[in-house]
Amino acid sequence: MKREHFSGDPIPTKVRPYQRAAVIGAGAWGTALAATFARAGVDTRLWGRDRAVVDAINTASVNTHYLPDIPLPCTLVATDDLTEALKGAEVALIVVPSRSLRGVARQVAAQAPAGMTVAVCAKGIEAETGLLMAQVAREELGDRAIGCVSGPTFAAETALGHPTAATVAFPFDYADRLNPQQSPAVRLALSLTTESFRAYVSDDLVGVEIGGAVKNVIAIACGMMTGAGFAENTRAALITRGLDEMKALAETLGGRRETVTGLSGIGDLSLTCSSTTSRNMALGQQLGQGLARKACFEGRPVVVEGEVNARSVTDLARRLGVSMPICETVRAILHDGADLGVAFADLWARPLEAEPRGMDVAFDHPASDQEIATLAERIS
Ligand SMILES: NC(=O)C1=CN([C@@H]2O[C@H](COP(=O)(O)OP(=O)(O)OC[C@H]3O[C@@H](n4cnc5c(N)ncnc54)[C@H](OP(=O)(O)O)[C@@H]3O)[C@@H](O)[C@H]2O)C=CC1
Ligand SMILES: O=C(CO)COP(=O)(O)O
Repeated sequence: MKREHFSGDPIPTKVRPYQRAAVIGAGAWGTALAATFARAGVDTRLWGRDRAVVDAINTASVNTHYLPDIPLPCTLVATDDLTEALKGAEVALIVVPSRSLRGVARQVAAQAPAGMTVAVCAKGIEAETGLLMAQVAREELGDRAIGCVSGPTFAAETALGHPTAATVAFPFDYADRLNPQQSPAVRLALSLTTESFRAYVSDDLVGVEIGGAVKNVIAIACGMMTGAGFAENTRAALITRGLDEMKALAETLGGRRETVTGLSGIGDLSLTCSSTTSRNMALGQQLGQGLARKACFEGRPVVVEGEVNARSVTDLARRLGVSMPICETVRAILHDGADLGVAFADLWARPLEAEPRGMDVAFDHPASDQEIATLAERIS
């Protein structure tokens, strides 16, 4: 398929896009990314373990389970054979939930062509190790270019061709700095570029990945307070203070502050905290309305990354001495049996602090226990 060029794109024309890609994971986001590659003219194999999904993509160009009614490019080929998916691939995107990433990366490692670039697209932190997704992939896939794709991207909208932007992040080594046109980040960004999908390049892999992991936890908090009947003031406060938590964790791990203000940080945080299209926001909202966890999503199994990651994010933050009170509140409610109303009332009644962090002031909140209990009642 002919590759089109897009005016105004500052990526130098000398860049050689990838010719052959594998997308590992045929859920909503894997399918949307595979469709994006295919639309950009990249020869793409989408691997899924569910034979019915694979057959539907190959025969009817639709992922009946994860993106029903959204037409996919007819050039997109799906397979349930991992060897076939990876054969000749210059780049692979791994797009499975964070808790499955290590196992899938291990399977990929056994068959990956030498020199194949890998980008992880799961958003989270591994529970057992506290590692970011690209760090997990590195442990399994060894010495090759490993990065991520992240940003404010609801899969269905991307698959429908709505204008979407995301960040492609890889660490830039010496060779990449000398010749950025040949860097994996730039090549992958160009390979994903279509008239509606716009990719930005970053060398701050840690900063980008922390954004994706933390925003899901904050979205659960926003959903909880929305479900409990509160509105825009509360949501804006949670988004803004959530961004502060994201920034503190990213900077402590060596990420950059500016990255947090980009697509993978505030971009994804604001998207996910604004709509119940987000599974994280939707879970929070149902819990805030008083539903039991097992009744949420009408009992269907749904990937809600912020749920497991409330624990892994706060475990990591505690280890590093980073204060993340909103994430701690979500963790307490989801994992430690805290009452939702009491936990949020306690969050609001913490000692007052300075903004931004760093000024050495903290002073007691003047509310009485009775006043805090009254707020807790209102939230519940
Ligand atoms: N959906 C979105 O809008 C976006 C999602 N993401 C991130 O992408 C990741 C995946 O999410 P998403 O695609 O939405 O999830 P979905 O629930 O839509 O799909 C998950 C996919 O992963 C597969 N899978 C799960 N575990 C394994 C395993 N052990 N081995 C092989 N395949 C497995 C599932 O297969 P099966 O169907 O057989 O269970 C399914 O195809 C998450 O980290 C999410 O945060 C990022 C940006 C946007
Ligand atoms: O990461 C996403 C959008 O960028 C998808 O969000 P949810 O997982 O909450 O649906």
